[in-house]
Amino acid sequence: MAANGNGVSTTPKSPLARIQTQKNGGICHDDSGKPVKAQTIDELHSLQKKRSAPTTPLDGVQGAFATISEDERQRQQLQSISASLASLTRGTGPKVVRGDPAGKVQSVSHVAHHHHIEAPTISVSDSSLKFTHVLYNLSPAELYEQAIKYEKGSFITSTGALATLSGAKTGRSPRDKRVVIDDTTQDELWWGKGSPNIEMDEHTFMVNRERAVDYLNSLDKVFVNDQFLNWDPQNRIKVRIVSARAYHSLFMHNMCIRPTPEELENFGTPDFTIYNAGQFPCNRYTHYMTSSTSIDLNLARREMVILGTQYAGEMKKGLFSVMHYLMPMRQILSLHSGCNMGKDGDVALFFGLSGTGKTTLSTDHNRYLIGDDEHCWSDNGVSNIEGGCYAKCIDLSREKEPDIWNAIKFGTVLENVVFDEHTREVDYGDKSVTENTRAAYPIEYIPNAKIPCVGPHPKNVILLACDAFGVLPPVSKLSLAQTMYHFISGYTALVAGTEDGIKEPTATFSACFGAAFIMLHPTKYAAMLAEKMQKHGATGWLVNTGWSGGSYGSGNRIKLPYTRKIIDAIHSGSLLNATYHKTEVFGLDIPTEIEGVPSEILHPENTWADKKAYKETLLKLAGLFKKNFETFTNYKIGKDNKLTEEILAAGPNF
Ligand SMILES: Nc1ncnc2c1ncn2[C@@H]1O[C@H](COP(=O)(O)OP(=O)(O)O)[C@@H](O)[C@H]1O
Ligand SMILES: C=C(OP(=O)(O)O)C(=O)O
Ligand SMILES: [Ca+2]
Ligand SMILES: [Mn+2]
Repeated sequence: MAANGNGVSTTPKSPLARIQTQKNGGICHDDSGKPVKAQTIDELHSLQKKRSAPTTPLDGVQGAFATISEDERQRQQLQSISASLASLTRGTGPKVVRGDPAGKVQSVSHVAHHHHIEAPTISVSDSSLKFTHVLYNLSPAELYEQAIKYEKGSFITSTGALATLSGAKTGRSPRDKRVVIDDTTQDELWWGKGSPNIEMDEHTFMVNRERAVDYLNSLDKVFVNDQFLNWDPQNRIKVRIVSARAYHSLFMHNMCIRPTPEELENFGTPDFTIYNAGQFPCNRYTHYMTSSTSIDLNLARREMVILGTQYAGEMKKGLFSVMHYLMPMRQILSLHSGCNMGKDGDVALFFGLSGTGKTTLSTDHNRYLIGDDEHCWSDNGVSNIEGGCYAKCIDLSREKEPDIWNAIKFGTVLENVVFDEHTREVDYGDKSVTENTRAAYPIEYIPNAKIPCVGPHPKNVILLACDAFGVLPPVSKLSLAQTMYHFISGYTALVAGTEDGIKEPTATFSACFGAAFIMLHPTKYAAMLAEKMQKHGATGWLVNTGWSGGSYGSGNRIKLPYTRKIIDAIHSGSLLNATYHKTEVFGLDIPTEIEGVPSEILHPENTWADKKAYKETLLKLAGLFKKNFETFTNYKIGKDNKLTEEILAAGPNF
């Protein structure tokens, strides 16, 4: 027996003497209770996880409503996934099995092998011999584990968000978007100059589809998300996203509407499927392909294929394009806008191109958030298409945007941000990876989100423009014709590169504030907006969230607190009754006073030291507006010619 330094030997009864932590030898609250039940480490691990509760109570299910067993339902679900992943040249779907390949393979009854045709011998390939493991609607915690284990560049930040890298692409690739042209879409969609729809034929789509599906089937595992779009229950769309990365699965989990377990049981066949094989490039020898990236939309097949880009926003905005087709077919207007609602039920829409403030201004601590980016306006009011928000994080601060700041926690995907290697604290000012850093979080992470995300007809329609020329007023009240003119123009001007010295701002015109996503001619959406605004008495506003006191380089961006005061005055109705005067050239009605905003900034001319430069810049911008609008002069908007004429006259005059 070993002796201690004092030569006192331990008692022979137990191998080591019990250490007394209390002098009086009273009850010691240590783990002297029952030991764990497990005999081995494996057994201990098996105790750690218990099975998820079934959604349908198992007792009494044999009654009238019990249609199929749990096993049968899971078999059908896997068969549906196998059908989604079917190779169309070899005529079979892969053998799919639920669960992580690293874990235990679940029972054979969960294996599905979908046959479209009786397997001819030529269809045999190695991929038909293997299993594809399906990670189906995993929870955020499971997706974190998958990302951290298997995807380089995945880390947990100090606030619990999942930091990820989107790879070479850190933004969308609109020039690589293709839409299948067929007998129907040829007539229905907007093609040609200015249109985002670059054609591809059905055959080429199938080539890319097969490429994506073969890539996905070559993997050990794929992620499948079955979710919904649109909070309007009558116009809900079922979407399936098949992807190779936990990052993509978590992103869509956050961005689409999350089904309840009951809704998932009855999900059935999806209305639309995305095949995201973003890690794998497209083949440039393929007809219509001009780069190694391709985002292909086939409306007839209700499918989208992604090759050669891992930027997650591509999926969200791809589905938005689909909604821009499906919803107008049902007389519902799809909108690239944020949306919120006051305590009294007044709804506001915030239109604007990327970076103009839709997310920032719709996330308002004093109002209910309906959504930050994609909405529908039907005869019943507005509904959010999504179940999450996608905020820009560059220069994010707790003081200026507390609600977004606080939403960056466990479950949130943080794309392309830079953080301290030890503390994992994010440096939101760091643009080393990209300026387009983003956070994707479920909408309920915003404390005053309105769930379900629907609201009555809008009272205010706010058009946001980030005017880096600094000549548009901070706010103007618009007539209906002016609202349509600016809606069709879809103006913003940002400054491209901020690093290498002062650069000229470049004007961007993007019809309906979302030309990259619309499928029909812009005037179709504009006519619907005019009709709805007229019918429900909504007021249009133009808000410049860009420069004041000079163009980029000499002036400054309008302070966010001032823009918030302007927006407050729109919501409260006080701005409607203000005193107005008309500006020259653009003919905009601008208020003389707004509470909390210095009056001198309300007319941009006052803020420019060089009045001549102001006038020149104003005329320059007006010229760009005029030139851009030429494309639309031959189109009729709405049922009567009167509105069309008014709209044409509502632009700048000089
Ligand atoms: N006056 C302002 N109004 C709105 N946003 C501003 C203003 N000044 C600076 N910003 C910044 O501009 C960005 C607007 O981006 P975001 O709201 O994500 O745009 P969108 O949702 O339209 O793409 C945010 O980073 C915000 O902090
Ligand atoms: C996600 C996007 O939307 P927004 O910048 O309008 O928020 C995008 O344009 O890629
Ligand atoms: Ca049930
Ligand atoms: Mn946004």
